[in-house]
Amino acid sequence: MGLHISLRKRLPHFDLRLDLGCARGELTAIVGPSGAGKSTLIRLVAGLETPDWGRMELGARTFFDKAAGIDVPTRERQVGMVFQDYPLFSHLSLAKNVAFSCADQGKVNALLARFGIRHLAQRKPGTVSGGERQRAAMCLALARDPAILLLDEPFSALDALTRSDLRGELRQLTRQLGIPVLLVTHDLHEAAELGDAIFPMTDGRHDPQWLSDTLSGARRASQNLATRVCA
Ligand SMILES: Nc1ncnc2c1ncn2[C@@H]1O[C@H](COP(=O)(O)OP(=O)(O)OP(=O)(O)O)[C@@H](O)[C@H]1O
Repeated sequence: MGLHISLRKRLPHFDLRLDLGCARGELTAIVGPSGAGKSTLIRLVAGLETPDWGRMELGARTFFDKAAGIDVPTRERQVGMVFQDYPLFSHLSLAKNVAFSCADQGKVNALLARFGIRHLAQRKPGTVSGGERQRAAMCLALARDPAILLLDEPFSALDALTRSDLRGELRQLTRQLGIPVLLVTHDLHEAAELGDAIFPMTDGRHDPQWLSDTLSGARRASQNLATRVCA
């Protein structure tokens, strides 16, 4: 009873044609080259763009059904979204930013604690690090009790240590929340570490061959590098 998507959308350079499922409590990592349509897929699921044809269902709920004329607006889809450099309100503290999507102060504090930024609750976004801002963005997305979590390169601007911490947190959260999570990432290590399933795509289509080619290219490059390491 997870997420099921079957959709088509005409884009300037190709048609997006995707069939994708993601079970509750699982994370599907969407990988592929630049311009493959990964962010467009996320925007379609969020309701920020409209497919030309298809259906999107989450359990018994239908978000979108072209044939039946159903197109549930974004605010009613219960999506939690985090993308790179998520915009927080600069004049509000981190706690007030999170409270914007949840009136329950106890829950806001628990989320801030979970993501290790409880001590920064009263600080404004401009006075904390990029990693701390992304943690606040995750709290904001989760405070809404989302039915699905959509993450578009949420960690890509962060240093390796912060990325690794946040990945660990996300892995635990996905299991605990029991909701489907779609994660767009350029980082195949991240996809391998977090993905219960990997969904490679190129030019708007599912393309497992791209992943095999990329992995064998990377193997060749690392062998090539190994032969040239100074003694
Ligand atoms: N606002 C737009 N106007 C016109 N074309 C767009 C727009 N946004 C995306 N596209 C085109 O749609 C296609 C898919 O773009 P999309 O951003 O979904 O790819 P992506 O896989 O997320 O790329 P990246 O990894 O670089 O973020 C690309 O060919 C892109 O040029």
